[in-house]
Amino acid sequence: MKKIDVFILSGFLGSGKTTLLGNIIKQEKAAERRIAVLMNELGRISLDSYLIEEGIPLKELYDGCICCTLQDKVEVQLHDLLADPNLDAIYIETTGAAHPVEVLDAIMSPLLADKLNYKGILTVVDLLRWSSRDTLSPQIRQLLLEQIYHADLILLNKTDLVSELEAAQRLFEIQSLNSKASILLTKNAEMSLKQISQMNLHPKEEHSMANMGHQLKLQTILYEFTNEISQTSFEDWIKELPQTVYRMKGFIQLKQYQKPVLFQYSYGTPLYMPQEMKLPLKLVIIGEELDTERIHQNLQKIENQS
Ligand SMILES: Nc1nc2c(ncn2[C@@H]2O[C@H](COP(=O)(O)OP(=O)(O)OP(=O)(O)O)[C@@H](O)[C@H]2O)c(=O)[nH]1
Repeated sequence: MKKIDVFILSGFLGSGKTTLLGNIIKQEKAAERRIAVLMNELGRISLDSYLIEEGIPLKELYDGCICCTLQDKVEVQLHDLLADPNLDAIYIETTGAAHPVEVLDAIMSPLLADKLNYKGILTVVDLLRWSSRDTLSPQIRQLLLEQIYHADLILLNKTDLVSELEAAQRLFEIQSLNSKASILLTKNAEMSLKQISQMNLHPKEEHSMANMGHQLKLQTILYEFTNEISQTSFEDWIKELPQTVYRMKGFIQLKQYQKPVLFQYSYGTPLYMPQEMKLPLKLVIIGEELDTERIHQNLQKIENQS
């Protein structure tokens, strides 16, 4: 089955995400790729009309953040977009207040995970804002850092507003925060699609870099169960998981239940919610430095024990 590429555009309020999206759309159209856009705005009702004029399927989520209040709606919107058989990619523009891990968590629905090919996070940083970050609250500063830390490609935007020397200094600073991301200095978020496609070319190198203490990109793993499982064995497995597993969610069939339960996990706490209908038994795991093979083997073992 054809999988649809998914990109997340992150970055603080006003950094240039919409400008970047406009550039990407033009280039994707020129490359004759069919793309769709999911836009999330905090409370804003306006939208960039050129997106519609160019015939790009667009879904909007307003007045809340994908990563919290709008989680349920994201799945429906993505499901609608995926109904287009000719679609090649979906770009998700997040609100400036969104944490990249939370956004990835929201879009990786167990029902859609096998249809989506998560490609990575593009973070736009406003050079002026970054230079004056000491004036921001500690929470906002932390958010800026998280958006940089989890990025696969970083655009240091608005080079026209700082000197060349300052831009070079900021580049150096940000590179030291995230050494595996490609970093571009941009004006009006100008970049080429080639630069985006290159950001994911080196998964093996990333792995070996991990051993040297460098940051890794967020990964998603999809596991499909064929059997019911014992809750005790499952929870024993959870206890052994590395701390770099940030989120898990999916439908699992526990022995003592007749129907699947929705399983949710974050910060070490498993939650089970019984479901009314039969659902595909798929589990999505989101984290960093994940050993996919080992996770698959261990889950298989739990299934075989049951
Ligand atoms: N001077 C300058 N302005 C820029 C540049 N890139 C974008 N802008 C402007 O910055 C403002 C914000 O850009 P947007 O692309 O809307 O930023 P955004 O991140 O989508 O903003 P939110 O949706 O509010 O989070 C707009 O007025 C842009 O025209 C740049 O490189 N230099």
